[in-house]
Amino acid sequence: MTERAQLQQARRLVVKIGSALLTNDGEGLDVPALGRWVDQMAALVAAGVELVVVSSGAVAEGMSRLGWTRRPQQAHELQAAAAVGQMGLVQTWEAQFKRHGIHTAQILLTHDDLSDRKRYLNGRSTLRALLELGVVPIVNENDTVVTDEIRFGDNDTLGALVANVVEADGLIILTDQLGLFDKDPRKHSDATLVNECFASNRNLDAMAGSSAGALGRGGMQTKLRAARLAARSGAFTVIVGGRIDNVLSRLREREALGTLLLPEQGRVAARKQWLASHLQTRGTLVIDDGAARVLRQGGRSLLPVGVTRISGEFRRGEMVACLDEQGNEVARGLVNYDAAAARLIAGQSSERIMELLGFMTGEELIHRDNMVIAS
Ligand SMILES: Nc1ncnc2c1ncn2[C@@H]1O[C@H](COP(=O)(O)OP(=O)(O)O)[C@@H](O)[C@H]1O
Ligand SMILES: N[C@@H](CCC(=O)OP(=O)(O)O)C(=O)O
Repeated sequence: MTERAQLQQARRLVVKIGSALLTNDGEGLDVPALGRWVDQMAALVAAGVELVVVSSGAVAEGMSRLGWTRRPQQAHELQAAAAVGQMGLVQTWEAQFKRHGIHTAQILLTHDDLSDRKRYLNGRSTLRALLELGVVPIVNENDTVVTDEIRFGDNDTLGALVANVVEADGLIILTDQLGLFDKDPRKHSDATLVNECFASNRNLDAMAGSSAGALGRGGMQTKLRAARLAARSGAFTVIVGGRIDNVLSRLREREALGTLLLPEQGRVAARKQWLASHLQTRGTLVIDDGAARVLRQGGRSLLPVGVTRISGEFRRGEMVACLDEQGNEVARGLVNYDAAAARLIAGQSSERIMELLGFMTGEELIHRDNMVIAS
């Protein structure tokens, strides 16, 4: 199997599209191009792929709508432009996906939303719910409220973080160059395209320039950083020219377009390693023999009904250990309820969670995706 087959097998993808591409180098939204990407995305959705779009272009589209020819320096002007442009962005995405009978949803995120554990989990639940409903979330940074300290700074990083959050198989970054070259192709006519590489390869650092186009912010350096971030959760990244005819469909058909940056380890292994490396637990759940048996078999979530005792004061999203009646560790994972709520639902059927708590953030205490079984 060539590595390109990963694109054909991917079930969940994040597609990030940069400002220059989306706005025809600042001429205003390139609706026909956007329509063509949507046609290809709709085909992917029809083939069972779950898609998240990370769309830049709010500032560029806002500038165009306001008749500004130069990118403003002042934060409040940039933020005003983003607020105007975001309207155009989501309207256009919505209208294009509507042609295919696909719903879209607007998600605006700040760094705080993903670094705070509770908000991260809530954001993740919302994104997952949307994907399960067959909706295509359209994500951008919440430019109007971010301050310099909390900005992702560029949507490449945002794309990678979203890929981590939804546990995507891959991140596709559509940009104005054919891919990552061994040097900036805008400055060197002899630059050659990198076809495939491990994202962690240090030789790439010297190739990727930090300078972006007039409209974008990141350049190739942030795209490379994004690929490394995505690789942490086992996702591959493709950096590829968004103007290439049928680019998404052809990538799906394993055509060797753009630059494929690979993680060193697969998605499940990466996640398990991440969980296993979090040694500190905030509490323990003692589970009955039946629950211990199914968890040890693997691939199952922990439901409240299997929990007999709870100790420690933990918050939703923190790591807890699951012990059997003899005190042996069976698994550890990120818990869906804080300690007080967990005590109220322990030993109860999941159907009673709503009645007992007045809210529900999942029918399981620990979802199988957030759990590692003790070896
Ligand atoms: N090694 C490289 N290969 C390709 N492009 C590079 C490289 N180094 C720097 N660049 C620059 O990065 C730009 C793309 O980044 P950016 O303008 O941020 O795009 P986007 O809006 O798609 O995020 C290219 O137009 C190119 O000039
Ligand atoms: N949130 C900003 C994104 C800025 C940005 O990262 O742009 P790009 O480098 O073109 O992806 C906007 O919508 O204008």
